[in-house]
Amino acid sequence: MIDFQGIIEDIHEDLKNDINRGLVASYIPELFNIDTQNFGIHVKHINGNSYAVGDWSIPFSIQSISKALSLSLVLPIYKDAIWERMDVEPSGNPFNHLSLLELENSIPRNPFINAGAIVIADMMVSHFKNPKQVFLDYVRELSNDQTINFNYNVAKSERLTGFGNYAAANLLKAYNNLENDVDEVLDFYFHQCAIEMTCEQLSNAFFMLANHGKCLQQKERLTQSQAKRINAIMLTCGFYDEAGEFAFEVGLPGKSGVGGGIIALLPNHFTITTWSPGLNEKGNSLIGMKALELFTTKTNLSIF
Ligand SMILES: NC(=O)CC[C@H](N)C(=O)O
Repeated sequence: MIDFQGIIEDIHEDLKNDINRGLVASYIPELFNIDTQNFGIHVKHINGNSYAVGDWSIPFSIQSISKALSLSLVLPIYKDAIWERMDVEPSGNPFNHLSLLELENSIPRNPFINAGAIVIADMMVSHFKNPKQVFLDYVRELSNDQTINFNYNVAKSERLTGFGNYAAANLLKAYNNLENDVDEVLDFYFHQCAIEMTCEQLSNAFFMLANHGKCLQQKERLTQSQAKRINAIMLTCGFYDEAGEFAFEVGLPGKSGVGGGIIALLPNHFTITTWSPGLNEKGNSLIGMKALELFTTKTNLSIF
């Protein structure tokens, strides 16, 4: 039996005083004041056991991690129709890049770059009367925790400064890949990114992707095949132009966010969430990536 608790404690000890912590995402003003010393790890084992160390119980902005959850919500509704409006190829570009969008007739490369996530947000707005509440309820149910909420200041901060996302949404609209109003879709998108969760809540919410589609309460949320597909997209596209590096270093499907969180998982084994707000130049948590590399090396558990 692997000593998960001992391993994550060793990793935390090794990295907690690392002076090279990266920079917080200053392009969203509300995220700028988060202390880069925060560092937490939480592991949820498939057998129900939990292991945690450091700042695992402090809520943080999940940002782009939400893109995997919105895809999980929409996939059972829209099924293969999703792939008529976006692709499943790694973009090799930063998450907010726009050039490929114009070159490729406004078909985003994948659901995890901003343009793709905005198309998913458009599907949410088309399908639900109150998409924000539906999404929040979904995340609360998956995590089995009703305390999860939006940080309205973060959502507002992005609405006031998210010019790149407005550009992406307008481009999508110009090429007929957005059904709804740009403002309405982005209002939903900024809120989904502005949900705050702890490492524990994220490990629990993503449990279904390690458990062939069945959530913590063993209810089927996704078919086995849908869970497989989302994991595949997380592996190939979850870290934008650093997806290759993440597969190389860590070897797990995962998803990062500019709030400094990373969720990764090994089907049939565990989900793991790390939080350290300092980012590398690709917008992924610097210490989080190091911690996950050490975790899969020390446990010998990865998909490869
Ligand atoms: N990579 C991220 O976490 C980016 C999400 C952020 N809300 C944005 O749209 O820019």
